Amino acid sequence: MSILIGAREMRAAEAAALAMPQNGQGALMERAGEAALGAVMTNWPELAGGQGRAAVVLCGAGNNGGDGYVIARHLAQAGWSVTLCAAGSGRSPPDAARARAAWERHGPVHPASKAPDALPDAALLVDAVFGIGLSRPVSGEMAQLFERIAEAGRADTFRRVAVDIPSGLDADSGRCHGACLPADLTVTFAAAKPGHYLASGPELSGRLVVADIGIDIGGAAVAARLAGPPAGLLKRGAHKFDHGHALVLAGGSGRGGAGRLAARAALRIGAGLVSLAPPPDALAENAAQLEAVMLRTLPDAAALTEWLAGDERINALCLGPGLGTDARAGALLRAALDAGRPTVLDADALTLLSREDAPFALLHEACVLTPHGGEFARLFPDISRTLGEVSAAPPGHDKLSAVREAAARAGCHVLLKGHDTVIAAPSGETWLSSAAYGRAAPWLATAGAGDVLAGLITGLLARGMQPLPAARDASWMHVSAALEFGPGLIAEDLERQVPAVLRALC
Ligand SMILES: NC(=O)C1=CN([C@@H]2O[C@H](COP(=O)(O)OP(=O)(O)OC[C@H]3O[C@@H](n4cnc5c(N)ncnc54)[C@H](OP(=O)(O)O)[C@@H]3O)[C@@H](O)[C@H]2O)[C@@H](O)CC1
Ligand SMILES: Nc1ncnc2c1ncn2[C@@H]1O[C@H](COP(=O)(O)OP(=O)(O)O)[C@@H](O)[C@H]1O
Ligand SMILES: [K+]
Repeated sequence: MSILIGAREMRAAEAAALAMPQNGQGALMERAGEAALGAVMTNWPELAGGQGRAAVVLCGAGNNGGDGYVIARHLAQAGWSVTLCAAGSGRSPPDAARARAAWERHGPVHPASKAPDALPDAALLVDAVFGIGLSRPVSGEMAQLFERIAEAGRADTFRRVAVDIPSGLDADSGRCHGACLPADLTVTFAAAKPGHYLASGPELSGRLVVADIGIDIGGAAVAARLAGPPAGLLKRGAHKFDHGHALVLAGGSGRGGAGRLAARAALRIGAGLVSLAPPPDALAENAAQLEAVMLRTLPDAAALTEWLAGDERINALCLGPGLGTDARAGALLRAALDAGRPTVLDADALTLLSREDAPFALLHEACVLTPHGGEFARLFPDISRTLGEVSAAPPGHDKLSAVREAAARAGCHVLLKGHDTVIAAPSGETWLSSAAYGRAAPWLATAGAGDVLAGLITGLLARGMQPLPAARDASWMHVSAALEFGPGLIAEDLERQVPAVLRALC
């Protein structure tokens, strides 16, 4: 299982590692530099044996710069022509100063302003300016330098490797602080940082390699866990009723598509039975389009209360996709929440909830809210504003903290969508379901994809999963289904990929 560790925790783990005899005298930094260079050569085998090739190594004054001096020394020893430029001033920590002194036996240290002129002849740029020690926005001459280098990089003549994290990227929020150096490859140490996955992190990091350099992170607090392939989703024996009965509440005639997408997804992911409940005027429309999904009209909230009271087997509800925001929908929302069963609230249900005077008093712990950014802003305006701000000093306001705060406030589970979907429980447990790096699926951002996700979560709730794993595993399945189909995907295609994704989990 992959974990994400924030900057503060990582610095504490590094400090503890440094105190151990095997890591002293710059040994840890030596391993960091060697690991980064090893990843470069593995990723770009054409650069191995660089006799006669040129590299530009840009080093900051801190330990990230120290890693850069180690890399420069090894490149020079391998026959590379290295232009080493020092960016930033200030007293270097002891290991970085030692690494610089070792480099100075191989070559000179140039001012940072020389870097752009050396780039046209270079095959490799090593960004070792700032790592997890970024403490304020990049500004002034440094920002101008970053912009010139980023511009040169767009010409794509040299490979760009970032040591630990692209300089200027906040390791906690994934936001660019002032100015950033984009990379094609980022080599980080011990564990990925939230900033590699959140917001602009994936785009700026290029490819991501996590190198083990002997830092023990066993005791470090985890910022979030990365969702991976679910275990135990395949059905084993049993009757259909043992896999639960999901109920999707649908809206009126002409807007039934979203509810049908959710209902079919719930069935595909393995709910034993799925019922769709539109108002009477939408019966014919839905009957014409559904087969395995059962249909039952629901004129009003009283009918829902009566149905649920008489049928304990309905064990998961989904409200929102195509539900509408009229009086019937508002009353259904309250009646559904009163029933206290596992419930997914999406789309229109979130809009209805945000119109309530005390929305969170209506919710219970088995609810899962699945907002996109706009819906999140309506429900949690103050938290959402902090997400949009770039704070004066890192740590920036990050999506993990924002969703955790929202879940605590709402007293239920919250899933905030995006390529960096974050899921948090009221207990504070937080997962990140990523659609980046090897799982990038930008074509998933298509109308109706969110309705399918709501249905997948509902289906897993019906199968008896707890809300947090249900939301996490559904998100992973959702991205996997999109990857299975590829570009050109429309929402209707998603549930049809679920069987292939399930088969691959065998
Ligand atoms: N500890 C270890 O043993 C190991 C650490 N390792 C490596 O160390 C990295 C962390 O090192 P770190 O803590 O020294 O911080 P780092 O990222 O170099 O930045 C600090 C420097 O940047 C400066 N600065 C910051 N923001 C700035 C701004 N906006 N604009 C201008 N300047 C700014 C800041 O200046 P100051 O704030 O002090 O004025 C200071 O000089 C980590 O990412 C990993 O690569 C590995 O070798 C494994 C072993
Ligand atoms: N860049 C992206 N890469 C992958 N998935 C994305 C990206 N942007 C959005 N998504 C996903 O697309 C879905 C869109 O859902 P939503 O915004 O609710 O749309 P709709 O209401 O039309 O269904 C969400 O599951 C979200 O996580
Ligand atoms: K860096």
